[in-house]
Amino acid sequence: MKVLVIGMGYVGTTLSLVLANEGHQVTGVDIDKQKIECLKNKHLYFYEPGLEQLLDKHLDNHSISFSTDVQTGIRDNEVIFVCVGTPQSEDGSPDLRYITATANEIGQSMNGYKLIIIKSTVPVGTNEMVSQWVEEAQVTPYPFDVVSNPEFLREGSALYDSLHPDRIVIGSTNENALQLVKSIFKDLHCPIVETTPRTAELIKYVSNSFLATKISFMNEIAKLCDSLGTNVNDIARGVGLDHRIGSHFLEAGIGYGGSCFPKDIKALLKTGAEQKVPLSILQSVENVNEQQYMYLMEKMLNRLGSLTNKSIAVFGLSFKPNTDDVREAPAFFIINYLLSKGVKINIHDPIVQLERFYSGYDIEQFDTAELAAAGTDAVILCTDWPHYMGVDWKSIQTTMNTPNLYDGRNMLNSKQMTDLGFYYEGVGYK
Ligand SMILES: NC(=O)C1=CN([C@@H]2O[C@H](COP(=O)(O)OP(=O)(O)OC[C@H]3O[C@@H](n4cnc5c(N)ncnc54)[C@H](O)[C@@H]3O)[C@@H](O)[C@H]2O)C=CC1
Ligand SMILES: O=C(O)[C@H]1O[C@H](OP(=O)(O)OP(=O)(O)OC[C@H]2O[C@@H](n3ccc(=O)[nH]c3=O)[C@H](O)[C@@H]2O)[C@H](O)[C@@H](O)[C@@H]1O
Repeated sequence: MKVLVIGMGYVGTTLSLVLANEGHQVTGVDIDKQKIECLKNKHLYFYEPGLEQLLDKHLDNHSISFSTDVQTGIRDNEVIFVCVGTPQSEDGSPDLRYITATANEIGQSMNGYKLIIIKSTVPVGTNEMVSQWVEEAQVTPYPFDVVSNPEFLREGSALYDSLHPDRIVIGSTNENALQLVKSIFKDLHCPIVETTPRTAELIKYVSNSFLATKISFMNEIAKLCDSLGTNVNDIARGVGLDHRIGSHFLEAGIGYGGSCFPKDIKALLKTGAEQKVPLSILQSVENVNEQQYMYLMEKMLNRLGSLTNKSIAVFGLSFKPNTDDVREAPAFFIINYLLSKGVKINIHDPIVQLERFYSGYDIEQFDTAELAAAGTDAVILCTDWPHYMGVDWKSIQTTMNTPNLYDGRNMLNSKQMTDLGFYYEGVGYK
């Protein structure tokens, strides 16, 4: 099938490559010339395991092409996936300007029936608004359908998640449109939830909110563990083996970041407020998360006394491993806090380059974790990159000024680290 994907971000690029891999003829469009140039030249402009190989393969076999010409893309394709961004606006609600612009563009450029599939995460009722916007922009009243098909992939495992989804959610008011969307994904074997667009839209927000709830709940329990002298990692294992609970998203630490959890939780809270339905659990989830990095900072302050003239190494910048995405990454909240206290900061990340973010501050990036830690008073591990399991902790311990290790992801073996001579603290884990 011929398919157009609008928006070549993390979601749109991944979807385009997966659809090409499933045998569809895909055109990916974006208004960002630089991104399109990169993709045309077989360069994935963001870090995501496995995608560059697919890009190479499908450009070579001509099953995918990229363009900035959105209008021609719309005219040439009956099936259109919308994957544009829906960032947070100042009042916490999603900024729908890119969705509106896309709907206008589709309305103005369409030359026959179009199936418009909304992948972007949008508040309840947006699919209905898209129908209205398309209709208002139409020059000739061609028929079209708008179907909600939210995306559930995670960054860092986007390809795997797209090829092995737990479910596909399709919200449609039209049976033919529903069947057409199902046929596009026929080779992905998983349950399909057929529902209304409004319900599909809400499923997306509730999924992210529930996952975030698990994390914040465990982050609160981690504090209790510190107070009781128990181990939150063991608690997570003991609790998670009950499959009514499930073992995923029980990892305590410095809190969740990323482009989606923080913004989607805010968006659902906003929806609750608009509907006058207080979402008090979700509000607590957000409150816990916003304070979580400071919990580790307070532990460090208790030990170091003052941060004046201290030098601290921060390991990991991205909001999670296997991605270079730093949107809402807890590492940056920590860095900003340390900078406000006048700390000299040494950075290491296996992928992310700091030059993109700071200049004029006492902050320096090093090529290895070992170099970054030398001479510092503490190391703070902010991202659980597997890389940090393999660094030379023994040598790091000997070259630090004072070997204090704060593991914001509870990923290292506390006994091994203590045996090496570190003062080690995690979150609910020592
Ligand atoms: N990043 C993720 O892991 C996931 C994101 N989502 C949702 O998917 C949506 C997209 O997210 P990302 O891919 O991360 O966003 P992104 O910000 O990486 O990419 C969005 C792209 O859309 C392009 N764009 C904006 N307006 C356009 C227009 N009028 N025509 C053509 N292109 C246009 C932008 O230039 C940008 O390249 C959001 O609603 C997000 O909440 C859902 C699941 C996972
Ligand atoms: O809507 C989205 O954009 C996506 O948001 C999340 O995916 P993502 O943000 O890429 O990454 P996650 O693996 O969910 O991690 C989010 C944050 O939670 C943190 N986390 C995760 C799990 C855990 O147990 N503890 C924990 O602190 C991670 O370190 C990270 O900062 C969801 O997992 C996806 O299903 C969803 O599609």
